[in-house]
Amino acid sequence: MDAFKVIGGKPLHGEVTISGAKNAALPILMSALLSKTPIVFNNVPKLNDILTTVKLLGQLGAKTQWLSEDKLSIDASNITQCCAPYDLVKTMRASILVLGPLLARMGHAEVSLPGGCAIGARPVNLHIQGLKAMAADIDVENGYIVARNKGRLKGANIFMDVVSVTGTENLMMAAALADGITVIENAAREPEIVDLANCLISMGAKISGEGTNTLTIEGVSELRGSEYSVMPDRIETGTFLVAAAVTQGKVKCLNTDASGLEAVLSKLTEAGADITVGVNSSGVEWIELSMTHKPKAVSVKTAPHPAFPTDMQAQFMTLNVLAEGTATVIETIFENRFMHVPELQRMGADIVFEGNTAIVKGVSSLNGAQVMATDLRASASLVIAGLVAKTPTQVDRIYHIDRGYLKIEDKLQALGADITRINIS
Ligand SMILES: CC(=O)N[C@H]1[C@@H](OP(=O)(O)OP(=O)(O)OC[C@H]2O[C@@H](n3ccc(=O)[nH]c3=O)[C@H](O)[C@@H]2O)O[C@H](CO)[C@@H](O)[C@@H]1O
Ligand SMILES: C=C(OP(=O)(O)O)C(=O)O
Repeated sequence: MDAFKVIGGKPLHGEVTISGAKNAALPILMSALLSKTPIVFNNVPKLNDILTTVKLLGQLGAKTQWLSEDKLSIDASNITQCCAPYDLVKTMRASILVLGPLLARMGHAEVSLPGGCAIGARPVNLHIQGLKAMAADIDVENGYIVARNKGRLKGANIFMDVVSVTGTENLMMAAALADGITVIENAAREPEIVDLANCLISMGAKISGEGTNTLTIEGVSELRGSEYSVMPDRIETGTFLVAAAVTQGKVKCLNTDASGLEAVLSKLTEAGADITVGVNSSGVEWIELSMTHKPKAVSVKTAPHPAFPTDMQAQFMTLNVLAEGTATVIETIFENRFMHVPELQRMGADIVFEGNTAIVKGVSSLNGAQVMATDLRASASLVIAGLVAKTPTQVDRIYHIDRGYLKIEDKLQALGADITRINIS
């Protein structure tokens, strides 16, 4: 098993190229199941969740081929299986995203129930209810969602009780091939939803309202292959910006997009960072952050987009741990997304809880420790803490970070960080 050894004390300086967004690439690659002709995807981050997706699509009968480091072609003309097995779903919850496309294209899907994970129970009832409203027959058998429908799914009016990102994506993909019009109300508005909608539209889907809370999808009888580029990863961008702020450095994130990051950039500005956004000669955005003093404490409350993203909560926890003053960090999306807190406390953080609110009092410094990553963004928060700790830090179980950050140690090393991957098994 791999771990990171981090020796803190070096402010980050330089440029880092942001990869394609994991959370956009996952549904977008799954959308290839809707097309009988091949699709080419650009800006695909070759990280572990993407490799799991490629394996899953391969098991279903799709032919996948890396045309270059970030260019992937998927030919799903011949689907031979309709089952996402437990072995893959347990390593990647986003496997649930095959449910809508398989059902719409093949009339049959069997997907292992994902179960809970380190951040919360994470049920998929809204995915199931939405597909049932589209006339699918769905049962849960032996831990699997078994879904069937005769002929095409039927367009329906669907109200989602809770805003769900992958729920909205699954239903949007299913509706793209359904018979009639589907209206999804209280839909998620995350930029990754808009990216998926744009990809589907490039394949011939008829979708409007993406980026608002009402999505309208007029089903078509078939979708065709296209070439599509995945959006830049806003959470990877935010993570590097926080790392720059906490180490009091200056970092320019290249190949990124500031739209979609408003809540994060505004909190970093409130913390005292200087942020500049610009466009390179090819029209691609960059974001530069410079921090010349200790960050000021900033309170954050997570909520669905456009509010502050839960996927940046752990990183801001670390920022507040070392900030001037006291902040509250409120998590409203996932009931258990505070597993990084005990590890930060072991490094000297002053954090107490009142329900889903963490009260964080800034301390002057952290000590390094052997800490355990429990989920993807928790891992990032511990690495950032290690970058400023006074003694070495070892972050264990970094398979979590490898799910969602491409070559994070190489990117941090290029910015001057002292971080090494070590094998401890
Ligand atoms: C691959 C991907 O894109 N993952 C993101 C996605 O996860 P994911 O799509 O799994 O998260 P959801 O948006 O579905 O979850 C939001 C809330 O809705 C609840 N819920 C969800 C579905 C359902 O059927 N019933 C239900 O009650 C969840 O338990 C949670 O409390 O959005 C989360 C919230 O922005 C992010 O943290 C994840 O990084
Ligand atoms: C929680 C996350 O991912 P997933 O939904 O794949 O667990 C994340 O990207 O922070």
